[in-house]
Amino acid sequence: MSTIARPFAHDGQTPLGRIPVLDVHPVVDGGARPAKAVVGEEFPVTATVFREGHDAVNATALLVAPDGSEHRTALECTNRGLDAWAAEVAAGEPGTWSLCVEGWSDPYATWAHHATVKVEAGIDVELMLAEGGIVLTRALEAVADGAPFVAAPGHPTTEPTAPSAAAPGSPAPTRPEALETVRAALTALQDTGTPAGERLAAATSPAVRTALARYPLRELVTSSPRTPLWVERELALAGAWYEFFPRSEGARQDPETGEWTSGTFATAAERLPAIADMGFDVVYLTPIHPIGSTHRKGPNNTLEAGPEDPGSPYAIGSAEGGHDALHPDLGDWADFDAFVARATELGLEVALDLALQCSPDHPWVSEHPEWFVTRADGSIAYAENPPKKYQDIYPLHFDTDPTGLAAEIRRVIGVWLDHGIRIFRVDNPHTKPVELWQWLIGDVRRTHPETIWLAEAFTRPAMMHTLAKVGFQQSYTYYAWRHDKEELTEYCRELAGPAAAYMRPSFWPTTHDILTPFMQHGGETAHRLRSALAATLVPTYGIYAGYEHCESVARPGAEEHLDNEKYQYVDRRWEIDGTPEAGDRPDLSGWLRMVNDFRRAHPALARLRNLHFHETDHRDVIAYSKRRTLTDERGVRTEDVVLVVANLNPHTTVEATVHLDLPALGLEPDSTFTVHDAVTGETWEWGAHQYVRVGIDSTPIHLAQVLR
Ligand SMILES: O=P(O)(O)O[C@H]1O[C@H](CO)[C@@H](O[C@H]2O[C@H](CO)[C@@H](O)[C@H](O)[C@H]2O)[C@H](O)[C@H]1O
Repeated sequence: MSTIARPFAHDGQTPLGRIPVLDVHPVVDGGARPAKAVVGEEFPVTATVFREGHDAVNATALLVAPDGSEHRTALECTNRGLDAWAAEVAAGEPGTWSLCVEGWSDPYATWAHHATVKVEAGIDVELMLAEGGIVLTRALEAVADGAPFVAAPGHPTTEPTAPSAAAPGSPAPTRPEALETVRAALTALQDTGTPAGERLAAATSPAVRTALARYPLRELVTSSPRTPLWVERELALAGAWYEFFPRSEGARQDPETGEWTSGTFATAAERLPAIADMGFDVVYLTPIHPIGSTHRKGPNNTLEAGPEDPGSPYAIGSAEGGHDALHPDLGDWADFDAFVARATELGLEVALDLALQCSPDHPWVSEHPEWFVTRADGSIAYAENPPKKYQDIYPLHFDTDPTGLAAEIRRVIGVWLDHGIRIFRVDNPHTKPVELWQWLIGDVRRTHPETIWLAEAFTRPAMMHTLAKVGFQQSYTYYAWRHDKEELTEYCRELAGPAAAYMRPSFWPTTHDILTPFMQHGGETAHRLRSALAATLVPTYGIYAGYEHCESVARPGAEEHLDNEKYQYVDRRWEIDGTPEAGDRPDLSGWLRMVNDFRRAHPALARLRNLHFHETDHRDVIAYSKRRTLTDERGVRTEDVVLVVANLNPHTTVEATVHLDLPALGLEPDSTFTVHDAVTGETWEWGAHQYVRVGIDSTPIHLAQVLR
């Protein structure tokens, strides 16, 4: 909307305003849903901005903070022919912000351009200089009263912005300095004793342009609609996750009787130091609630459980309670709280599984039959996620009593929030109504905005994207099934492209449900490769316990682990790792520590939108980089640049030439540069067309820092 009232009728159209501002990004579903960023995350704002005639137009990104404060960043015209404008911006605190782009008429730039042309040609010289006096007098008022523009992240405050271009590299002037500069220019301009050329030069000097880039004189300001932007904590975008089944951690089998004793929160807590030591940020627990006995599953997904079989933890609910209760074998609330406290002490956050489904023994089944669909014969159909069948659980039906059920789910979430849980991994959210998630996440966000929701929605793109748009901070992805260079490149480009405005991918090489043939047959090399790729292609990745040991034997006919701990206890005997007793059992804990250390040392890896692929001449060799500019408290800027080169074939060593896009690494074309590889610990001199040898007889991947 224009700041001045326009008298024009619109015949049902939305008024355009005085200066057209179109195609603004990031805007999600026309502004109906929020774009997302984490605190300090650099993201591009782009728009098409133009005007009639030949006067100068300019554009500004406006971010409005939750407290109403306004933060403006100059957009730069990136393609004059297409009237395309862009800037990198960042928001400084968590909360709901809004975003818009302002297009405006730039009288100083208009005058400076016309005056330069005419004075040089000797046309209307005094008239042009007199008009310059009027413009600079008005500009003085703007400098005195206007809010300063902020620096775009990674750019000096005075980055050129056409047409009121500031002098490149000049320091950002304070308001008194800018006032002094413009005042002096005005005095010089009006000094009729000086040659016209000098008067003009004084009024169009780099210093004046710099001052007016920071405190611009703006007219006909026209704003695009304000659209929402959720600014969230860093972990919403970047983190390393470790999944385990608490009951397996510390589970022991009696060698005499074969009977198992369940692990507990206390024994599971004993595993936490090792997880923290490997550098993970989040420990994700599969469900910890009472498990039903009706239709309980036995080992390897069999439909008959023995009396000692613990059942799938996803078959939630028994006489001992449902989603707000703890499995008694694991301990009581004091034990759970102690587990969370220990994790916190070690710098780990606990993520809880939220699986909205019920064992036939769940209290909701008898207390709220209306929350389930009863068939003609009086039975309730079991749940499915075709082709998978979950004979031990009933799905919830959300349409008979939607508000009652939603209120109960909200109450359950409140129980976990009260016990310190701020991350939920949501099981199969795509089998529940999207509007439920939109309401639930929004409602929780009002009181606990730091809460993070990860959608386990391995489904079609429309649903995955919509879940992200309505609030899920993170989404599982198809990464586990993307192995070739082409498919990985295409998929990651898609994830790091416009969708990054609302959907944040989480990459998992395996999970308790997923063990692809690639991982079954790729051995230790595949495990090293796929964890390092996951950890560096996107900011959030995770592994499932046992990855350290390269557990990869599949149940015949299934793409998941044999003797899966979904149905039985697994004692991994962590205590023998590193001892002769472990024999030749792989131990990737050191590898994962190295990978996570590399992530922590390189903030460029904590960003998604900065992913850049480079050409290679081998079908199995992939190369990509991430680059990020960081500014410390003193305003000193540094660049973090990471380059990854990997052989995607875990069965052979290959040689290739990598054709590096040096400007994307912040380097001059054809320059040579130093890289330090975290995997080998070696340092090399590399160039634009670099020979590499990667594979099973050395390392499948180089994780390199690009040094200036
Ligand atoms: O359906 P997905 O493949 O996305 O897997 C998730 O949801 C499943 C249902 O909750 C869950 O499946 C496991 O629990 C079921 C209920 O107890 C059981 O019938 C299945 O055999 C078992 O795999 C899966 O673990 C979860 O990640």
